Amino acid sequence: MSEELQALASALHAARHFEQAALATLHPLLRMAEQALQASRFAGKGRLLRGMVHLRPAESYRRLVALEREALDTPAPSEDSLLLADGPRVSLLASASAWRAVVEHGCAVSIDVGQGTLQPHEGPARSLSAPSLVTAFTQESQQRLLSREATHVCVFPLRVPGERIDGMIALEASCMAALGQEFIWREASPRLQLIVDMAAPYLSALPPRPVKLPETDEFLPVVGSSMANLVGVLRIFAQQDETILVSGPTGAGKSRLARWCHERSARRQRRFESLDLMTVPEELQMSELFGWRKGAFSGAVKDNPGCLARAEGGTLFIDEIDKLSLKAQAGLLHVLEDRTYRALGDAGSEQRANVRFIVGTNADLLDAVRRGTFREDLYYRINVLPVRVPPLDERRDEVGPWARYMLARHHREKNPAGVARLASEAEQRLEQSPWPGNLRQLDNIIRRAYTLAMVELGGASQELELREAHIRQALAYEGGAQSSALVDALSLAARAFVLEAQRRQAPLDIDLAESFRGFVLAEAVQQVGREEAFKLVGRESLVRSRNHLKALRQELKKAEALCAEVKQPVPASLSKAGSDEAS
Ligand SMILES: Nc1ncnc2c1ncn2[C@@H]1O[C@H](COP(=O)(O)OP(=O)(O)OP(=O)(O)O)[C@@H](O)[C@H]1O
Repeated sequence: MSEELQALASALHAARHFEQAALATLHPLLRMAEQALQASRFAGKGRLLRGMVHLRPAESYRRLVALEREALDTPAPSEDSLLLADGPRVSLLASASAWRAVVEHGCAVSIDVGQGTLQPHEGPARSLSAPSLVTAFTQESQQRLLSREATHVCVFPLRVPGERIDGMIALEASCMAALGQEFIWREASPRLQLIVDMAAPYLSALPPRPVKLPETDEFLPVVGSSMANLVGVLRIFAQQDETILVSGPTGAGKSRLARWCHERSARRQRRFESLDLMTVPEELQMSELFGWRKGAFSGAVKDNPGCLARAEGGTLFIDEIDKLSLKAQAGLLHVLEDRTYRALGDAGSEQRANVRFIVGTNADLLDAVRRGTFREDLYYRINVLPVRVPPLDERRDEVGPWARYMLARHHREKNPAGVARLASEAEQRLEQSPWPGNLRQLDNIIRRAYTLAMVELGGASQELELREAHIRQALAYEGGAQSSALVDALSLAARAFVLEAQRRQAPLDIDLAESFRGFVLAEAVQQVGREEAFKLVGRESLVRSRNHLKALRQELKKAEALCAEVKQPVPASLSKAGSDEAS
């Protein structure tokens, strides 16, 4: 083993953090590539620029660090020489094209930036202008690399034993004299790949250097230790213009993170537009995205800008991207590739789209590609900067701070000058509870517990404390059918009934039990339909005698009478249960 490799082996062995291993790897890689350049016919005509480690296991960026060539001139480059996050000189750049090529070919790939071509190193050398390779490298990637003087890039897969590719290492060089010609990469790559292969298990497995928790703000009010690294990566991504793909379970905070990225980008003065595809029927997706011209379809009585036009100059967040129809997928792909689009019914020229895209999903997009419901080319087009937001259960240290933040925010809405406290036992209870619904569920629990505390206090109050009992009751309702939840809910309803009677200073002349039956039936109709609802409440005989519809109308009337008496709107569940659509 050469001296260099021996030194690398012991540095990797001694490394305790990912950053130490990254530095130990990039250092000899850049040195060796430089020696190869000096020994080539391009000696004196080009230079090495930087090396970069992209760690993105399971299609989600974990870390991205770079080392500039100049750092090698300092006597002992330390971890501080690594570029880790956003700064005045952001030299960290992701490349979807390079990633796709490395994954597809499973070997090193060299890029001639001027020509816009990609070449896998294994297999026969192909003509640099072979069409499949030309199209694999996008014009945007080309421009971005050229803007940082890179003319030749070599990308090595970070292969861990078992052939999994957990990331890549990119080396960038500047050599105008070699444009369109075979550069040093193919010849040097076996030696360089050896270094990468030695380092791969360490880079994949070592934990990150402990980071100071990032400062929080109104869009990201809580960041725990497991989110800190993700936020570091997102901080870099926010400043770039490429598409971010945020995946993660529902309610984990993807939309808010998208908004946070917008606020940290150069586009923050322009609009942040959001389109949730869950709420848009497939046939309207194209018009929602691209807008329409008057007369484009019956009912299009005037021009209407779509989300793209509204987000012009700013950011468009498309949530639940997996719900996009195949037709709209083709439309979106065109915008992403050409940055142009046409509104429905527009016969004129295409409009340019200056929009930064962030897309969200809680689905497995690769699986959707395999099933043929999501285009592979679109998948690679949006999978440029992928990040995965972990579920709240993997961010236990955030539960308490989020709960306190949500409580304070909720109380402020009602009492701008008030103070709300979360008792420490209440916080412990929250920390011990599972959160399958993530932040959304936590927010709901806090709201519910807050209402319970308010009812107990007899109405709005400047000062309020959420105690463990409030949280316990609020959590109990989540169980739905739990009998303790039923008893708690009935006690709460009873308390509310008494409070209302006291507030009116006049009798509340209503039979609560009768009204309650209406509410129960309405809920049951919603859940299981009319006939089953009567069976559920033990009144199957009414169904058999075909009198159940009449009985339902009467029960619903009594529930509506209660709403009228306390001057509240009739809840949707009541009106729906009585409408013709309910079966
Ligand atoms: N920064 C934040 N400030 C306040 N509340 C937040 C924040 N982030 C998340 N939440 C709470 O969590 C809920 C879910 O957040 P968000 O809508 O961002 O999640 P999501 O992952 O996009 O969910 P879905 O996949 O269902 O769209 C919000 O409605 C809010 O109650």
